[in-house]
Amino acid sequence: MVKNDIVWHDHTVTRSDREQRLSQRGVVVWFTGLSGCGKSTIANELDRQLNQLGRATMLLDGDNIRHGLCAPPERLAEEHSQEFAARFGLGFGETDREENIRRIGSLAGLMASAGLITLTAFVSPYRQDRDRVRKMIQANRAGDFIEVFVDTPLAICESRDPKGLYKKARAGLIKNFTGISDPYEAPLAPEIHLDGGDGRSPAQQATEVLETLRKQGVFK
Ligand SMILES: Nc1ncnc2c1ncn2[C@@H]1O[C@H](COP(=O)(O)OS(=O)(=O)O)[C@@H](OP(=O)(O)O)[C@H]1O
Ligand SMILES: Nc1ncnc2c1ncn2[C@@H]1O[C@H](COP(=O)(O)OP(=O)(O)O)[C@@H](O)[C@H]1O
Repeated sequence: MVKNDIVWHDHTVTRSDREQRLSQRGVVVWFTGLSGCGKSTIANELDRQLNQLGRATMLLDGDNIRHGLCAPPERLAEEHSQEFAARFGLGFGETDREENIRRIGSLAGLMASAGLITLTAFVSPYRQDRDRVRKMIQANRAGDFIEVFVDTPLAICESRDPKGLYKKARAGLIKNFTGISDPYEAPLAPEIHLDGGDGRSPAQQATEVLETLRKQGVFK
């Protein structure tokens, strides 16, 4: 235990109160995989399917979160000093990704404690970063971190290239690009392993995740 003057404060409305009201368990469903593997599309479709069933959810997505909570230095410099932007802005180096995943993991944990089925879609290429989030979430309750590996071969991701980033990375215009000039450490034991190149639609893959959540008692 780190010694400091910050003390945890318990609230009157408990997590259990919130979950009972929503008739569901607050969990974190963590999508991971290469850029272009289908994380956002499948997570977005899962969000739609869960909402259609009346479930309370939140979707945290890499590109969106990097507009605010985890903005790059150039964006922060529009409103803050250069020193502030350099200190708190995040890029794609290994330590910046570590902090990105730490912030998102903390946020996802808070949302799960509000009883929400919290879906996250981040490349999150480093096993240690994902496992830290897993440990933090599971410390509160086992089974609340559900890792979904969207396992799409690099060649398929690169052929999709919806944002033209692989092309730029191959041309050396983007540094530290996952799968090209930076590593991707595949999960060793994900709760759900989707084969992104199996020809199924994102909707079918989302339904597989939804049925697993139902079987695990996240909702009835
Ligand atoms: N260097 C590099 N490597 C990987 N991805 C890059 C990079 N530069 C920009 N992008 C775009 O940013 C999205 C990944 O952001 P994440 O926050 O998910 O990344 S990470 O989890 O911190 O690794 C990622 O989004 P997705 O394509 O949706 O995965 C890319 O669009
Ligand atoms: N199961 C799938 N089958 C075919 N194409 C897919 C599938 N999932 C995603 N795609 C397509 O792949 C591209 C990249 O998907 P996206 O969800 O943006 O990936 P990521 O969030 O992992 O970067 C999109 O054009 C999307 O329509």
